[in-house]
Amino acid sequence: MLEARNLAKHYSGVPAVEDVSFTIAPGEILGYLGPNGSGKSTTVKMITGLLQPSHGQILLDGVSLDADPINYKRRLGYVPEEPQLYSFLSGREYLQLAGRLRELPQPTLDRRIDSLLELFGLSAARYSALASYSKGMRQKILLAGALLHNPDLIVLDEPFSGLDVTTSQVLKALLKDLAQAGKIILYSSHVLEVVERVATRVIILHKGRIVADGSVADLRSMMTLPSLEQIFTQLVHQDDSGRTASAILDTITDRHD
Ligand SMILES: Nc1ncnc2c1ncn2[C@@H]1O[C@H](COP(=O)(O)OP(=O)(O)OP(=O)(O)O)[C@@H](O)[C@H]1O
Repeated sequence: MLEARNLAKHYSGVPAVEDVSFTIAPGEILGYLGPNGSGKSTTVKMITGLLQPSHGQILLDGVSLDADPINYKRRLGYVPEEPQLYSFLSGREYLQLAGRLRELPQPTLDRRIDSLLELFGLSAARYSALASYSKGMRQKILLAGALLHNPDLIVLDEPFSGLDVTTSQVLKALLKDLAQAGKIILYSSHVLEVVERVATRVIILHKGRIVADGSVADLRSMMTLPSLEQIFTQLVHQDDSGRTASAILDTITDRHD
């Protein structure tokens, strides 16, 4: 069980995340949603141990991240929103590096790497430098690297970014299978349509605070709105998108009322 307890993060005194608490049980996929700047990546970075919270605690199976960061990170697989890959390494070398950092035995690592490269359709490019990979290919390598050591806690920040239709379908099915295998999954995204189909529970964040927490079905009945997109729009009081688009066009064409 992952528990985020009263998490807060302030940048130079300005709050980015305030009093965020949630738990994710094994087998659950928590969809973490919010508009730009609402604090999703800040939360994800705290959960992955990359950012120290200003307040609050993160616990995995009752043990605080601060108390045993090495064991916490051993159990974590993370797909970041902005990949920082060593562009001079080949895909295979990157996965070898990731697996060795995880201290996987070499025969296990070799077997898993060959199989994952094949399954993600990257076998032909396995010896090519990551610099030559497309955005989607880099995303697949990141996914493979995050899952290689069979982590208990999987944190994904916009994991579908750049993936083609077939790979997206595979990833959706894979997330469900991972949940069934008892993994704890936090999935941060803007793509409501996918979250709706994949997440077992959804949290909606607005200006650093949780404004909704429940299953998609609960949120639908609570809000009496048919889609997550409408619930999301209503909860975060977004401006009318058609009006904003039209105002942008007016600005660049100097069209005034
Ligand atoms: N390193 C930083 N220094 C100062 N402020 C920051 C920093 N990182 C984020 N912020 C601020 O914290 C707030 C939350 O940002 P965050 O990146 O967590 O949002 P987000 O929900 O992930 O946004 P997006 O959907 O655009 O990726 C924003 O107001 C942002 O400007």
